[in-house]
Amino acid sequence: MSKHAMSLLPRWCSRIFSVELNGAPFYFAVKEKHLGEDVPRVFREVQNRDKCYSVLVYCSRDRIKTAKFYGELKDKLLRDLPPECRLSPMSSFLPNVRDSLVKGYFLKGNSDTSSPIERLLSDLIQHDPVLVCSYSPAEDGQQWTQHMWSETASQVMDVAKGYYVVPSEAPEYHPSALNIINSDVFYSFDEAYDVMKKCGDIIPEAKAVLELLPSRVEARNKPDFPVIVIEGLDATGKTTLTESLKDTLGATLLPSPPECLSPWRARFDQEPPLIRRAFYALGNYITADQIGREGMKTPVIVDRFWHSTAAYAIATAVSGPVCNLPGEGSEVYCWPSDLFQPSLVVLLTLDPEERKRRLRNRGQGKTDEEEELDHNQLFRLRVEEAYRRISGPACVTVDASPSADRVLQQVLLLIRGKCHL
Ligand SMILES: Nc1ncnc2c1ncn2[C@@H]1O[C@H](COP(=O)(O)OP(=O)(O)O)[C@@H](O)[C@H]1O
Ligand SMILES: Nc1ccn([C@@H]2O[C@H](COP(=O)(O)OP(=O)(O)O)[C@@H](O)[C@H]2O)c(=O)n1
Repeated sequence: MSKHAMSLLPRWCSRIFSVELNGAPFYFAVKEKHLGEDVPRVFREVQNRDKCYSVLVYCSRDRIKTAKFYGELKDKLLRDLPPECRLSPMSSFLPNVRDSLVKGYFLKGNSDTSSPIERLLSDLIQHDPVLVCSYSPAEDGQQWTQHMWSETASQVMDVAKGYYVVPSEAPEYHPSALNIINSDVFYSFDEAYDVMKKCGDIIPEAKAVLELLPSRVEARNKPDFPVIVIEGLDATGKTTLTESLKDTLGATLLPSPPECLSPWRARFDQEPPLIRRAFYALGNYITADQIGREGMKTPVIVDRFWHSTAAYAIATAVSGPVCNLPGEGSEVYCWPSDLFQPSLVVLLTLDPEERKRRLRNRGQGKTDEEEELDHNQLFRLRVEEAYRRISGPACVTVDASPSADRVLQQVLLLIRGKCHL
């Protein structure tokens, strides 16, 4: 048996497995004995001649390699599997144990596709850091069993008997929440820097990004002037408002990510979350450095900052309804202790229909994530709720549906109340 498999096995029966179908997680567990439990939902609709498989990716010490491999594995499976084979994201975790999440894919095939699928998986298990299991109906046809594949025989293991798959309760939080800290959201410059530095060997652009970073991140002297961050989903009116605030207050306007990172943004948007989020996190530190300088001369208005980085990352990491987000007050919503704290953060909110209307009128291209906001109402709700839960500083919500001038006046009132301008 592979040494990878050994490392997962000791707590095999404590693990929960989660398969994402149409954006919602379905859970099951494995047991040595069957006590008459139901067949888990993921297997209930599967026909008796169907066969299912899971491919879980081991987390090696090299997180960058694991993250890259997970993305590449999906491309490979989509390319090489028979088109009838259904592929769904899958994970396995120990409930409430941080960093216990192992990610992978769940495959559903039928008797016609099982040979090509099994050939592909046999090849994978021999060359890549994966744990493969197959699922088939037990002899009585009533239950389903899970068989772990051995690395050497590249076939279903005969030394270990199959485990029964049984339904499992949904855990308190979405399993991805267990791995958010320092994988999706970075809470210090050093953590994000470390990821970017390790990317240097495989992504040449990472070296260029490292060269743009401030040499020191310790808080400079507090800026003399107020620093106001404007947050909100795409097309809520941030650009319109930040331009007006700049003119009205004689302020300096800074975007995050900063302009110096623009040439590299599209490149990092293609990378897996670990790398992509480290890029945006570092962008905030560059902006913070600029704030430190400009804030000694004028008020500073910042178009997106840490709230955007964390809220989009958290909302993407978990799926399903808002209740799947880490609970209010969770440490995932904390502000990084080494990142500059603005005087005020304003969150612009807008009715979804009005936001769509504004998007149409503006008629620009959108990032995949912004595209997703349109199609996936749950994702939009998760981003908005994550924005609201971030603290230190928390954001003040402003309804962005009135005219641009009314919104400006409303925000000026807030600034004058809070920042003595
Ligand atoms: N208060 C407002 N009322 C009506 N339309 C607005 C308002 N604020 C902005 N817009 C329009 O909505 C679109 C999106 O605004 P923009 O400032 O570009 O948003 P963001 O920077 O948040 O993506 C633009 O076409 C802009 O002219
Ligand atoms: N400070 C920031 C700013 C943007 N972002 C990311 O950038 C995306 C939005 O940027 P954008 O340029 O499309 O936003 P708009 O200028 O269109 O409002 C979000 O999906 C975030 O993932 C971030 O992570 N941190």
